[in-house]
Amino acid sequence: MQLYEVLADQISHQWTSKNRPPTLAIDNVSCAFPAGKVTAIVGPSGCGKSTLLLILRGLIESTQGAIRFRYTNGSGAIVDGAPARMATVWQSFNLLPWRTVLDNVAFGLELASVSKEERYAKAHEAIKAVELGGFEGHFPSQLSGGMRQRVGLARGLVMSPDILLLDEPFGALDAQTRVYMQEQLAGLVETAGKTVILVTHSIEEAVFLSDHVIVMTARPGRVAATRDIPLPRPRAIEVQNDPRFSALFTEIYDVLRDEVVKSMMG
Ligand SMILES: Nc1ncnc2c1ncn2[C@@H]1O[C@H](COP(=O)(O)OP(=O)(O)OP(=O)(O)O)[C@@H](O)[C@H]1O
Repeated sequence: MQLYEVLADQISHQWTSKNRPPTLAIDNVSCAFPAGKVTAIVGPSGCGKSTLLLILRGLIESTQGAIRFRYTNGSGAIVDGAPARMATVWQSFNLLPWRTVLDNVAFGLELASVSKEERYAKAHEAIKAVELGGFEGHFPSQLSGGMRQRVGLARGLVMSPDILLLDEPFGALDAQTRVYMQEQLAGLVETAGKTVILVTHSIEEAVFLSDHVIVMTARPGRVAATRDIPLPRPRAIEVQNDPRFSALFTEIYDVLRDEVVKSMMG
């Protein structure tokens, strides 16, 4: 598996729609998402985090700037090249209600015309990785919110993505389930060694899960600060008691607080 680095180079994006004035969502954003590491993006509501994620995912084109992907080839040289697979886990679980857990998880592989035998084998593996073994035949309506989110995560993992993008993946969960899911995700990303890009509103979540944090300004989103998170791995939730955790939290909060105030002023 190749490990991809992602570089955003002077990205700006202006949304235009018929009945609304144009909105400059992000402005001249340059940042790096290192290979095999978890990078979190935090910023005030409406600062363009999801817009940036859509651009990174290739679902929309930025109005300015470029995204570059780089990996280390067999002879050790760093070369440009698009990743074969990217997967996104969204906050809204987007599960298909008429499909079982197994068929929801296998859905992406089905769209990619993977044989039934192979997609079910991979789906079973992903379901096991998110600890949902035994629930393969259940329908989404029979699952709790946390379980549905784990199905969402399994749906991303089953694609064996080179890059995994997570947009507020635990935003809809209650506090306890959220902590549990964060611990599960920390374990998964540590073993998978993928390039992960996480958008979150939660500074705790960003510090707990990531190796680097990018703090964005109020809209139009620019990079206000970047911080490395040198906390040891593997991480369990107890790391939040580490004085380095509180110091990093405070440092990021200090930057974010000013931006949140600006965004509330409109
Ligand atoms: N499809 C769209 N059409 C027009 N404007 C949009 C569209 N999507 C987002 N915007 C606008 O772009 C700006 C940035 O939105 P975006 O969803 O990227 O921010 P965000 O930081 O992810 O917000 P939140 O934290 O609240 O989820 C907002 O002003 C939003 O209204």
